[in-house]
Amino acid sequence: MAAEAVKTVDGWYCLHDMRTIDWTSWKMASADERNEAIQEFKNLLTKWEDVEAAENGSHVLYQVVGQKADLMFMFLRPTMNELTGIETEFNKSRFAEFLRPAHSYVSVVEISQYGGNVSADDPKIRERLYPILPKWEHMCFYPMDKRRTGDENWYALGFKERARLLYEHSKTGRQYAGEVKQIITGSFGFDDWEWGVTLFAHDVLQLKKIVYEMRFDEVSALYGEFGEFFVGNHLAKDDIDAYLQV
Ligand code: VOV
Repeated sequence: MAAEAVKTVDGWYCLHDMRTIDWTSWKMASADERNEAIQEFKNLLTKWEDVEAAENGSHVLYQVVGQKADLMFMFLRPTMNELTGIETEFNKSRFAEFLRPAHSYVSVVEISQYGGNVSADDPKIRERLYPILPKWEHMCFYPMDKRRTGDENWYALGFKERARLLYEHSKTGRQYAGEVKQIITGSFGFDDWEWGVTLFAHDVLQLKKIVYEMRFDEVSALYGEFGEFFVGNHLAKDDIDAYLQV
């Protein structure tokens, strides 16, 4: 008999957008061109801040460590169309002329109902489905799958067993309350992996500790498959001028 799919409640749509700066062409641009590009970019950030203040979405910007990208945006919006709207507007901006695509990931904020029925009317649940993203010092993003090979097939496990495994998982997670904030987004049908995992921390070492510790949770040890990791440092709007100074 087929195992039963868990019901999920889904919130805002999510785009992770990573870009690499073409520093050579940035340096070749005139000071005026650079200033205009920066100003226009900051205006866009202000516009997105207004959306966030009205609680119609949220966003963050991080500086990626390492060569996978330079900038990592995460956008949350009520519709997929608004995500393409953001992308298109940004791509048309002057600053984007100096950026190369590095990576992107499309998903939707998700809560699965393993622990019983979850109501989108519950204010606590609403806060998780429509989160205002924390502007903590560090962020980490990676996609993941649940394994489906041989005896380790998550999708052939019964509901109760999956609920038990995730309950154990949540106990590990709760030990990091206040240290690590997680946003789990589902990406079945949207992108190449099944979930996106976004973690925020004040202390970057807590990111390593939680991911390492969870490797030993039965659910991650037996069923977790992981994609590429991106880690970054928060980039505030007020620090953009200094960052782009050449
Ligand atoms: C920061 C702490 C933390 C906490 C408290 C936490 C709790 C919980 C709860 C209560 C639940 C179940 C209900 C729901 O909310 O969906 C989940 C669910 C999930 N998690 Fe989690 N998780 C955390 C953190 C956390 C991390 C660090 C990871 C990555 C795992 C790793 O090995 O790298 C993760 C993954 C997931 C996933 C992919 C799901 C969905 C599984 C599915 O099959 O649907 N998660 N998670």
